[in-house]
Amino acid sequence: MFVTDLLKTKKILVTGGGSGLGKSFAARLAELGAELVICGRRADVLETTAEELRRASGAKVATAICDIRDAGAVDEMFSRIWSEGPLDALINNAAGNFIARTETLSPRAIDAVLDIVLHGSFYCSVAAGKRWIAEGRGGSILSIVSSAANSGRAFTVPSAAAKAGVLAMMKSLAVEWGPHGIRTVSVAPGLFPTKAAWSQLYPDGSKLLSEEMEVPLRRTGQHEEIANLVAYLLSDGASYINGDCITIDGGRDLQNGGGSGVMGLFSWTPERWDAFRANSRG
Ligand SMILES: CCCCCCCCCCC/C=C/C(=O)SCCNC(=O)CCNC(=O)[C@H](O)C(C)(C)COP(=O)(O)OP(=O)(O)OC[C@H]1O[C@@H](n2cnc3c(N)ncnc32)[C@H](O)[C@@H]1OP(=O)(O)O
Ligand SMILES: NC(=O)C1=CN([C@@H]2O[C@H](COP(=O)(O)OP(=O)(O)OC[C@H]3O[C@@H](n4cnc5c(N)ncnc54)[C@H](OP(=O)(O)O)[C@@H]3O)[C@@H](O)[C@H]2O)C=CC1
Repeated sequence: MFVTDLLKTKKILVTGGGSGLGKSFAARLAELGAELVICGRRADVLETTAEELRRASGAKVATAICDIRDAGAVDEMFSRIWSEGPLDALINNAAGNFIARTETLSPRAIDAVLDIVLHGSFYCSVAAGKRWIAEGRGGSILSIVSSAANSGRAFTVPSAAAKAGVLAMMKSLAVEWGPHGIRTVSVAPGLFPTKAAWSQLYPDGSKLLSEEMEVPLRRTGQHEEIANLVAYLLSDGASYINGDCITIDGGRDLQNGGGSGVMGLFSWTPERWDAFRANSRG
């Protein structure tokens, strides 16, 4: 689909690049010639992925253990990365999310999601942007949001609120940092199966419709489909796209709006919620 050296001169940081969609983005960007840094909290996951990517593509892939909720740790990570040469692009992909009745959330549960999604993406964006501005060089920031950023979403309210904040940040920075040659672009994925998203969001019995029936194209997305979009948006071919959010969901959002996908959860008993909580990550 693309020339094989589409991203040859680009050095890109993928937050949460060790697993899930972030790993698939990293794999496609590496195939297209990019140099990568992948970050996350789990060293073993990062190292295994980095080795896999190096073997498959021959690309240079570095790892950074970093909890992006920690602003100091984020700035240190960027200083370490910059000491080996500046980034050309940042992908804000790392996220946390789980279904819960909002009235039962503890402050720590709310913060866990807001801190990863909103604060983490903000810290990384500022860490990249201030360096690009100081050096008088351009760069690109791509954030993975969700359609809930526009519509809201019942039972994943901290995530919806945080993604809305990220989207507002991206649109604002498009204007403020555009004159510095810094582009921002957001991607709102529909259903792209990953182990973590499915265990946190779609436990058995949570849905009235099958995933496929939620989507006009009657299938979930394939990782390579969204990875190709991300590659294009970070390429020089997309150099005039700034501040927009591209939805890639097979038409799901048009069919479901912000609500019908969660209807099954309204009939859950408190015991059912307790059983979910007992088995979910965290
Ligand atoms: C019908 C289905 C619904 C459809 C919804 C469709 C939505 C589609 C759009 C989705 C958009 C976004 C998708 C995603 O982001 S998917 C990515 C999911 N991936 C992950 O979540 C991986 C990373 N997650 C984590 O690390 C953890 O889950 C967590 C976010 C909780 C952070 O981990 P951490 O170790 O820092 O946190 P703790 O374990 O210390 O917990 C902190 C507090 O949070 C409370 N908690 C944790 N899990 C739950 C839960 N399931 N329910 C309620 N509360 C929870 C935990 O108890 C801590 O609070 P307290 O100390 O007060 O007990
Ligand atoms: N999959 C889907 O259908 C959809 C996904 N999305 C969005 O796509 C993106 C990827 O989702 P998906 O791949 O499913 O999620 P995963 O949970 O599979 O991946 C999340 C990644 O983020 C990392 N991460 C989480 N918390 C932190 C943290 N505090 N600091 C650093 N890294 C962290 C995790 O690594 P570690 O745990 O090692 O830190 C993991 O590698 C997210 O932004 C999500 O909101 C949006 C809509 C739908």
